[in-house]
Amino acid sequence: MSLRAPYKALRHPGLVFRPSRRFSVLRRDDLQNTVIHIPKADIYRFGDPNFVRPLFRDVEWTVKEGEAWAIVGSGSGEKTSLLQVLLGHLRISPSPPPPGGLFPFLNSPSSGSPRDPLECISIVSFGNRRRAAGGAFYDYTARYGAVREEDRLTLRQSMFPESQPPEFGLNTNTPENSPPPRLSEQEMQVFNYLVDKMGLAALLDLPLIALSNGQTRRARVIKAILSRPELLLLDEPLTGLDLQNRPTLLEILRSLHSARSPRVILGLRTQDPVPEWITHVAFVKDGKVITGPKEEVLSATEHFHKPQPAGAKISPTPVGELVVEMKGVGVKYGNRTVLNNINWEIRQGERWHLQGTNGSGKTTLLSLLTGDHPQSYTQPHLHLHGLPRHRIPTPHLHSLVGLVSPELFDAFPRRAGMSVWEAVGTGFDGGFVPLGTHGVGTGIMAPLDEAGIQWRVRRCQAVIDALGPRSWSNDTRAGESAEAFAKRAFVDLSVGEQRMVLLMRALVGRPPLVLLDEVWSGMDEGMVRAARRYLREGGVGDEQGVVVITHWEDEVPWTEEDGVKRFRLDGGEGRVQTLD
Ligand SMILES: Nc1ncnc2c1ncn2[C@@H]1O[C@H](COP(=O)(O)OP(=O)(O)OP(=O)(O)O)[C@@H](O)[C@H]1O
Repeated sequence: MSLRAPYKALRHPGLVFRPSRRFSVLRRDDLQNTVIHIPKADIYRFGDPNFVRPLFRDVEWTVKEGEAWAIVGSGSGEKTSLLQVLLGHLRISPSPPPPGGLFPFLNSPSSGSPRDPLECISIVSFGNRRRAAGGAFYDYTARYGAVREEDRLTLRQSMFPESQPPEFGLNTNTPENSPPPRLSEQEMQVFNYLVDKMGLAALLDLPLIALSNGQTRRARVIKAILSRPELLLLDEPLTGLDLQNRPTLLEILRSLHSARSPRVILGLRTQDPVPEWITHVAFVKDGKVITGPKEEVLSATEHFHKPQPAGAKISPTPVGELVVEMKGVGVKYGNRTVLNNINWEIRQGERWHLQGTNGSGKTTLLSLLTGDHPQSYTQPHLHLHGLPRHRIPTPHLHSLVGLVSPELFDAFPRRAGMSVWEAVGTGFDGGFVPLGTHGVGTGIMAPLDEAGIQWRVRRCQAVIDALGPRSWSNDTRAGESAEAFAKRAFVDLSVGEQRMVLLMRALVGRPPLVLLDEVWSGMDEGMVRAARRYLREGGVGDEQGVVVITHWEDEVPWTEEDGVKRFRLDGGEGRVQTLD
């Protein structure tokens, strides 16, 4: 797409910004009807002076009571940055004038004394849960084994930390011997209603760590609602949710919003559908924020959210040797059966879409293939790469699998100083610590010879070239060069960029098995397009088998015509889906 076309949209007559720098001051009686008020301002990082380029220029944004807003933009940063403005993490210049400030409704005389935005505004964001902050690798595989003492906290306990006895270590303000506060009847009613509607009632006494990705996301939304904010911001709330749960969550959010208890603002990616109850959109692109009624803004920016074509026609890959062979495979926790009698074969060249609702066992099944699940040793017949699982040491197995998953994303160490190159290079040996003089590992079963090192260096360069910023930027000449990107610190990248790097890490060693679990979440549309194109057009070869997990059919890089196969988990059972 040429750069000009989208910018024409930004000059839509109804949306053009007036050049005046004068801004409106709200009257006292407007305060209570105005939720957000940015009369006209530029947005900067704290510490940046006004002469540097702002993150957003000429933002004019007013949210009135009764309007339902979504912020739509790229997952790689801008949408999330606008949400950060509301959390006070970025500087607004000039700052919204008194008496209303940024949140006039919190300063309205009719609602008593001014309230602190920090206490009234909550965000649920699924970017990075910061478990790996500080540089350490967080062992996400703990969820598959015996639950450790520090992971004992159950879903129920996590919802009301203040009501738990001190042995859970949560209520540090409660003296050891005082009883925990009682929950009000109303709190209990809201809690019961929400866990029931969101399908979590049967999971309340499970350790939090045992919940699936979609279950965890729903739990985090409920927890945020229970904290009773005045304004709740949800960044990409639908990502990772299955088809059944999406309308339920949206309906809950709609009814909460219309009761202003709390008011809700959604953050959506350009490729996400905008719920029908949303009335207004703030569209964020290239440092500009276009605000207005939904239809006007979406039609003026439609170039950005057209469905993506599948890509050029490709011939189905020839099918080769068995990579995975499962017969009668199952996983149980006590008397809870998650997988039962699974029979599945994955061959070289095959492209699989693993399907199933939240909690149906998809990630658990993948953890058998990576050898991370302790029950992978005790299966009646689980052959990986031609050998029974117990005959392959786990570190060797890790080097034979390229994995991207939400758990790995959370756990990957954000170590100060680890460069993009080094993060990608850890993929060869499947570890998490950069090793070797060139940052491409040292080999697992035998030390690498010089030819092996050089091959790895070339592969690292090739994937960073193919999936680096120029592959996803609108203007391929303006994007950062692969060389410069390779030197950036992994920890400083946006969520979308980190996800691209972890995809590069999974593909760099051309492992026989590639497992892509919710790989697109947090990526913006350009990144998704670049990654899909790369995967379809040679990024994985005939000698590799690939399994993709996503709840959005159109996110699978291969279509029926390309020969994609489907394996569906339902009620613990698994079966190959025949294409209709
Ligand atoms: N230690 C455990 N004890 C009991 N149940 C567990 C334990 N660990 C996981 N589970 C359950 O196993 C089920 C499967 O989880 P899994 O993460 O594999 O689901 P999933 O299909 O990947 O879901 P999602 O689409 O939400 O990612 C979930 O219902 C989860 O609660």
